[in-house]
Amino acid sequence: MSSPLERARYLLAAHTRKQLPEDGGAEVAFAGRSNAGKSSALNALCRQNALARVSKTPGRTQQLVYFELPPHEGKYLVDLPGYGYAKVPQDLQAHWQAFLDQYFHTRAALKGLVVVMDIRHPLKDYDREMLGFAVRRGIPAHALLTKADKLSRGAASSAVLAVRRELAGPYGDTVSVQAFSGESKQGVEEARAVVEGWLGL
Ligand SMILES: Nc1nc2c(ncn2[C@@H]2O[C@H](COP(=O)(O)OP(=O)(O)OP(=O)(O)O)[C@@H](O)[C@H]2O)c(=O)[nH]1
Ligand SMILES: [Mg+2]
Repeated sequence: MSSPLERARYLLAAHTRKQLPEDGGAEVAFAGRSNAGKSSALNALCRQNALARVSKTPGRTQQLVYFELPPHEGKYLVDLPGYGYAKVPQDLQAHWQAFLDQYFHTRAALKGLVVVMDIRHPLKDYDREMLGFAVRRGIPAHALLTKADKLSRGAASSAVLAVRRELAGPYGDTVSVQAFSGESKQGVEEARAVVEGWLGL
């Protein structure tokens, strides 16, 4: 059976709050450091190669990019701009910070947060901040440790266990963790189940 996520299609890219869809539905956002592999993860989950734009250059995704899931009105996947990208001009960074802060703190439709991290460099400061923010707001979070194809199976399993152990202290079991690869498609089914569950699909 195919996943409802495979029907995803581009809806809009928002630079400001006014451009966001009405805050009445259900959405799952993909956050993570610049270049971590957010857009690639989205594409893998939706089984489409060119849905979200992927780039070797960090800072590719510069808006909140919304994908709709027809025929499910008001249900969205959201590709967020990456954090930690220093080459963005300072005034633009400040704008983003404010816009994203407000989004995270007020968006009622936000039903789950996927924090995408390179499995070789997980849990940087901003990643922890994102997870902490979600847990404080009572929004479930899922740590997607991507680029697992860059490690052996054994090393990838160890990395997952280490992250689980580290998060269990501050967050109990409110944050789930898995290995993933947009390249080999490892972990796609597991991640889909999480996202579909949050969206009630
Ligand atoms: N080997 C491997 N490379 C990956 C994987 N996921 C992403 N990449 C590569 O990592 C780079 C960045 O991927 P993106 O998906 O554009 O990353 P992003 O997090 O959306 O980046 P920004 O939009 O700039 O924040 C690209 O060169 C991808 O091909 C993966 O699972 N395995
Ligand atoms: Mg991107």
